[in-house]
Amino acid sequence: MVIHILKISTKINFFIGVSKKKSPFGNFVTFLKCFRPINKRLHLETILKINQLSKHFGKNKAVDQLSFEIQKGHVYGILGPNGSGKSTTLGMVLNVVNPTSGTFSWFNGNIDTHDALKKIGAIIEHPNFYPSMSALENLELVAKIKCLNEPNYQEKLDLVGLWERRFDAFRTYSLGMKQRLAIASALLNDPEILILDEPTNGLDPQGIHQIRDIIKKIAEQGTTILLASHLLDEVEKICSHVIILRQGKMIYDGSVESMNASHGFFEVAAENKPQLLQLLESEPAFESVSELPNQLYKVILKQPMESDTLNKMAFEKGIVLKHLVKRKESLEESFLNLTKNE
Ligand SMILES: Nc1ncnc2c1ncn2[C@@H]1O[C@H](COP(=O)(O)OP(=O)(O)OP(=O)(O)O)[C@@H](O)[C@H]1O
Repeated sequence: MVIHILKISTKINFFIGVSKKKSPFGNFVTFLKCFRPINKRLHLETILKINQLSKHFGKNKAVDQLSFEIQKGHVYGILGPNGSGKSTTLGMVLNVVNPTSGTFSWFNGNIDTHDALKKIGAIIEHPNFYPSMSALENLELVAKIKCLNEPNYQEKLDLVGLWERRFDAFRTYSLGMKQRLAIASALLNDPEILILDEPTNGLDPQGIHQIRDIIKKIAEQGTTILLASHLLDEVEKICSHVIILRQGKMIYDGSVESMNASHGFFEVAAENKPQLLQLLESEPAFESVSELPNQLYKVILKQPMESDTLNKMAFEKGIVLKHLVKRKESLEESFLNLTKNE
């Protein structure tokens, strides 16, 4: 099954210690049919469509009626705290976890999942290769298993900054280098979509920075990316779209930008509080008014408005404002509000 190839790191990990001459991949390879080259001329718009997908582990609804679409050329983040169902979702669409109910289809449903998986690069396990073999030898082995016809090793290793280190044994690599090699490996078949589960987990700040830069470069080259992360900061820096999960349920699906596309809020105060409150409550541009400490009112906007407009409005009603500030929630505040309210 193709997923065995996508999860090569796990397989290799499993077979560590087996002599190279009698590689367990020998038999494995002979049972595999060679992949047909990817048809680069196909410009499929919907890469993945998930419809009411659920996975229950006993009473635990790990993923609960999840529906979303992945469009070609974008970078999607599945964001959620630990245990919110991110890995289970990725596992289902990669055919390693059986859904309890619901459906998903790859590439507009024009091809079955088995064929679709040949057009996907995925890293959903810790990177692991044969420790005594070099990066290049490991990639050559992956290419052999995937029946790839002369992949451009230099291009992939250059992209992840490992070409200079290509002859070094895998066991001498740092965690960040191992993760970068795994990305190069997942890219060998020039996938339409690259799927990454917590790609920067366990890395130091420099390693995190390198991986994020690489992901951005891959996206710039037109590869669609779907990554799971529990880091808001990561999703904000890399992704154009975000699907937020909480306890298996989707609580937001949209662009990262519009996550905090609120029009902001005013903090306002006047000596004549009742008169000010009357004005604020009667103005249709305001969504809600609440009282803060220090005699302040917080006024959430439902349409754009600048401070000078509110100032003028108050002045025309004979109200003199002694405090007026316009603020906007940070993405983090929007995220916390989203997860809190649900
Ligand atoms: N094989 C399993 N058997 C039983 N429960 C499972 C299994 N796999 C996952 N779960 C449960 O499903 C829920 C979702 O887990 P999942 O790993 O998908 O979350 P996640 O968002 O990826 O978390 P993390 O960021 O920690 O990886 C959790 O409550 C987890 O304990």
